Amino acid sequence: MSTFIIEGGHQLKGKIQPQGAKNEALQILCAVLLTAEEVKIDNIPDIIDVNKLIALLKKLGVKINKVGKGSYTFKADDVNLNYLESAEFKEDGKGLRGSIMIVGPLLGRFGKGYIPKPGGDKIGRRRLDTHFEGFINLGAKFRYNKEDLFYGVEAKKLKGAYMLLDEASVTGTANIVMAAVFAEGTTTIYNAACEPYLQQLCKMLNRMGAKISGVGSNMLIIEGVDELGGTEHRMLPDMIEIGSWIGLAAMTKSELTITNVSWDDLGQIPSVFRKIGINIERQGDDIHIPAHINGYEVQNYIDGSILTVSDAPWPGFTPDLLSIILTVLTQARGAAVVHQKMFESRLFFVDKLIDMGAKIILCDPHRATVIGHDFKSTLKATTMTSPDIRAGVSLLIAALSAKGTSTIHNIEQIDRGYENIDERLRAIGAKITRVEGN
Ligand SMILES: CC(=O)N[C@H]1[C@@H](OP(=O)(O)OP(=O)(O)OC[C@H]2O[C@@H](n3ccc(=O)[nH]c3=O)[C@H](O)[C@@H]2O)O[C@H](CO)[C@@H](O)[C@@H]1O
Ligand SMILES: C=C(OP(=O)(O)O)C(=O)O
Repeated sequence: MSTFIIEGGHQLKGKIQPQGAKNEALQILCAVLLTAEEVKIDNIPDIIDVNKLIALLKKLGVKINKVGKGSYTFKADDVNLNYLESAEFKEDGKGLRGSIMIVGPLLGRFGKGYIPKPGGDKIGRRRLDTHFEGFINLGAKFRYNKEDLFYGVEAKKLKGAYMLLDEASVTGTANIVMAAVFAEGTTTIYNAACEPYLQQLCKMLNRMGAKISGVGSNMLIIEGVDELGGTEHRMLPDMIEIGSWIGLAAMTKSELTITNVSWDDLGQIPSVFRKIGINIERQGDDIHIPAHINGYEVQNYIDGSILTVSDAPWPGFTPDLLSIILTVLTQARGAAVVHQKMFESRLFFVDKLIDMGAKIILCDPHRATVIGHDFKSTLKATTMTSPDIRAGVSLLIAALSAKGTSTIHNIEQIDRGYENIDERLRAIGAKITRVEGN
């Protein structure tokens, strides 16, 4: 378990370039299994989850070449399906959430897909019903071994079908789309997730020869094809990282420029940060955050009632930024409610913020009321453990704004999703040191 030592209370300054998107990378990497031809992917983030998935693809027999920083070629022309039956796969598959998305491509192309209960953040129930109901709708036979939590689907030939998803699951939609590209006839997926990363996946599949329409909407129509070819693809910048740097700038009263953010793919993110009082300036495709020397003030609703920030499937606000919003609110002028609708264990990290002196009432597992200090009182440095990726980064931001030296243990949780974070933060003036393996 490695640790960050953070000396807080310093203003930062400079430019920061967001990494390629973690959650897009996990979808796109699984899609290389859909063709025997070469696929080149650029802007792949160098983070634990992505590297685990690349290692898993390698064990599946995919030929992988690193051709530059963040650039790889993949060729799945000799896939080793025996690996799926091995004890090794049962361990490897558990290591991350994104591994679930190998099932759709394998089922579509080879007629069978297996996966142990995937890992990822421990942030509440993370069911997989939407994925498997989708495959069953396409004609697959489903089995689940309760003893070793192992899922499997098989089908000689998938058949296109109409389906209304029980929820707009992000990885579920990606998985079903990747299976349906090879189904006979037409598949209609209604209540599909439609966030930019899924749009990127569908656009990539269409470049490979798939026939997917409705991209960007919640109704995807897929005409099955017999095979797909190679392509090149570049990952979007990571919108959750972008939101994290916005929060960091505000809480440390720093002037930061976040470069090449792909503004048009940020959805509600700029407007939600503006609602909590943060000044976000658009400069071309960059975000400029001026130093908030006089703090930031939460906007009430038009009728004067208190702001609630909540998550919803895209184009709603992403749940992955609520922990950061909550942390930034601890120094705002005013109060707000944070309502985490999707996950029931994601707000427990507020205990740590309360230890640091933040005024928060956890009303129930989904809702917290935050009363900001308006920097009249700074947070106090402390020792903490990162429970999940976004809570980890939130605590890191809190520590950078706090007075004194904080320690964050279990930073592997942060490294799952943020590339080289300590070095990049040092480049803009943060006092942060990594202590390996204690
Ligand atoms: C690897 C990856 O891409 N992970 C992301 C993906 O996870 P993932 O695809 O696992 O998340 P899902 O979209 O399936 O669902 C997330 C949670 O929201 C609930 N839910 C979902 C849809 C809905 O309409 N109503 C609803 O309540 C689900 O029950 C679940 O508890 O999407 C989540 C939701 O944006 C993000 O937090 C994760 O970072
Ligand atoms: C919840 C997240 O990741 P995962 O789905 O990989 O656990 C996240 O990226 O915030």
